[in-house]
Amino acid sequence: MKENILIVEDEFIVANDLKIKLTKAGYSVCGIAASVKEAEQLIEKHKPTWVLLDIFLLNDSKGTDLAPQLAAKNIGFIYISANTNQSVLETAKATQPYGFLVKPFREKDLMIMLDIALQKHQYNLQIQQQREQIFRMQLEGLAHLTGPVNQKIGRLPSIVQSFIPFDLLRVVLPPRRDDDHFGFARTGYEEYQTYIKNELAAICGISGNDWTSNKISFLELDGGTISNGIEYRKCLLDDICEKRLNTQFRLVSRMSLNLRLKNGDHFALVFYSKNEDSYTENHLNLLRRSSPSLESMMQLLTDNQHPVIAEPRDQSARRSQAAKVSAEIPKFDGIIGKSTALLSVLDQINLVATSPTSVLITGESGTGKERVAQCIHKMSPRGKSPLVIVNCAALPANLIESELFGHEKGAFTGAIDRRVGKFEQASGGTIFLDEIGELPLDAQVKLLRVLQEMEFERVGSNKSIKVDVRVIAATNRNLEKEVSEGRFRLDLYYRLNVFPIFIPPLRERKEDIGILAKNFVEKFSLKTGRPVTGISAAALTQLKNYHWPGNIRELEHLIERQVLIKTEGLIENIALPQHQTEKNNQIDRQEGNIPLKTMEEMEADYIVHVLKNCQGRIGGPGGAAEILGMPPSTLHSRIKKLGIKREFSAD
Ligand SMILES: Nc1ncnc2c1ncn2[C@@H]1O[C@H](COP(=O)(O)OP(=O)(O)OP(=O)(O)O)[C@@H](O)[C@H]1O
Repeated sequence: MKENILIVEDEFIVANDLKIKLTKAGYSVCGIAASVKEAEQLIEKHKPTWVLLDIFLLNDSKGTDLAPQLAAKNIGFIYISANTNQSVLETAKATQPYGFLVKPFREKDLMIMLDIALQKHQYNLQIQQQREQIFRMQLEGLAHLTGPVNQKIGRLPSIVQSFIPFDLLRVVLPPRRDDDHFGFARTGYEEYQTYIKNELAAICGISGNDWTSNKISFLELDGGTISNGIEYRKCLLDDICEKRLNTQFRLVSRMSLNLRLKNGDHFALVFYSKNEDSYTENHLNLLRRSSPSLESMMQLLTDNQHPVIAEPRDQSARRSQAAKVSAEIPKFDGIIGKSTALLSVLDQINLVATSPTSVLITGESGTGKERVAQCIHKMSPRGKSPLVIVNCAALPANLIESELFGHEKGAFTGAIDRRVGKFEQASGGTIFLDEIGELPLDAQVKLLRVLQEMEFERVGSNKSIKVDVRVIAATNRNLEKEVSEGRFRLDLYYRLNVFPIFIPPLRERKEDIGILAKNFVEKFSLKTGRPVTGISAAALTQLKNYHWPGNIRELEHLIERQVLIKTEGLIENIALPQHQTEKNNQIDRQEGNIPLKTMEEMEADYIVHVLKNCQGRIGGPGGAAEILGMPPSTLHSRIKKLGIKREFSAD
């Protein structure tokens, strides 16, 4: 007998029909619930392994509200709903389902989706178990390391970070100990500022009594708590320590767990994050399941005769250590930055790289999607096999199939030779489908089939070719919106969106601008042989005040130009692109100030002008490519290279 499924659906006829189909296919259906409340009771009673979940249910309850409970219990679920408007899809997506079927659907589609979902769930559970085992082994290994205790405890944050993300971690030990508190604040990738004893209280200006009562509140806590969003803000109202920590570190969510040493004394782990809704029951459950390892690690560390960090430390040395943040993180080949937003992208890369899971990278043009894809590939076990990059926007409509899957000699006019397609070229490695949102609907159908079966035929052949390819896709479009407006297939979206990574625009991570700019100065002064030494503080402020529509690509090009103009010394004044606002240009024109533009800026302006006149159409008769006298694929790559925003082009 296959999985035990619960159907949560308020239309009885639909639910019953589903039950008949599932039973016929060999599944066991343990019940039908019409509301979230009924579902909760049936879950308690029958312990289903899977749930088919409608979104709008009886008594105004919603399937999306049941989803977090299912995730916490490791019960896989697929949505079945007739509603695909954007906000419903976004809420559904946030709950990380295994699939979404739009009613009415064919029996065959349901069975295929269930089959894929079951495989994926099984795989995820295995990975989760392996990861938990690694977590426990690393914790236990920590206590048994040789060397001073402060060195061992200093490795704790790096171990924990890959399993439970945090920006500040507090370890609260029984108050009578000399070393009754550690804090670790994240300052970079695998870089932490360590606080011992009451240092954290001191930098936040918290008095001794308030600090002690805050620590005791965690030690007396029963079990674990998660405080995201409003819950976290409520904690700030009646606890001055929490408020000060929040101000100092700009935190927005918290999770804590109380654990016990052998002698009955309690200790607590308190995690804080700068990201909203960072913590889930899954995190807390992982900690609970790992509590024997956490307790024995803490036991061995606290059994030590010496206070944990005994020697008075040189504050200035410690400060300079924290300030020394290398620009490039060797593990993430060429990715630069240390903003919280970028660090959480790096954590996700680290998490997904070693598995064969499909990844969907989203973000504005120039934010580094391709860079991230390359990094995932290099860090994966396929790193030495090929990474084949396909720019879906530049594929000529009539040749998409042959580009992706290849063709036989004579398959169509012009097919003078056999051609190996991109999927075959990527065999054993990774295929990066860039600009996936630009793929026409009929090509999406074919791609979906290949992604499901990893099997295809070359155009003009009926012999199936099987490949083993990892898929990474990227887009700067809002795919949920594309789905709701019928331009992107929902089933393909779910197939690709197994592990989503969003890269925030540069204007939302201004902390990275300085470090990136300095790095680009170094790179281009080396490349051109011009001894440009850096950027002045005033110029840096200029950069930080600009809104970077072309993101990192725009910053890189801008610095390259500055190095060419400046030729040596410090860049003190930066000529920022004039197309920042139409208003600026109008004023300039009125006042007779003709802004000095580079050739590239003028080219970009001209392409935008032509695109506007063609309503953004690139290909076809009267399209921008024809007017500019270049093939559409060349125009697409010029648009990309010059950082022209997508909104100017429609195809
Ligand atoms: N974190 C980073 N550190 C250093 N360089 C970066 C970083 N992110 C991006 N870059 C550089 O910025 C440029 C643009 O990056 P990339 O091509 O990966 O962006 P993209 O999001 O794929 O753009 P598009 O959507 O237009 O395809 C590249 O030269 C890349 O090397």
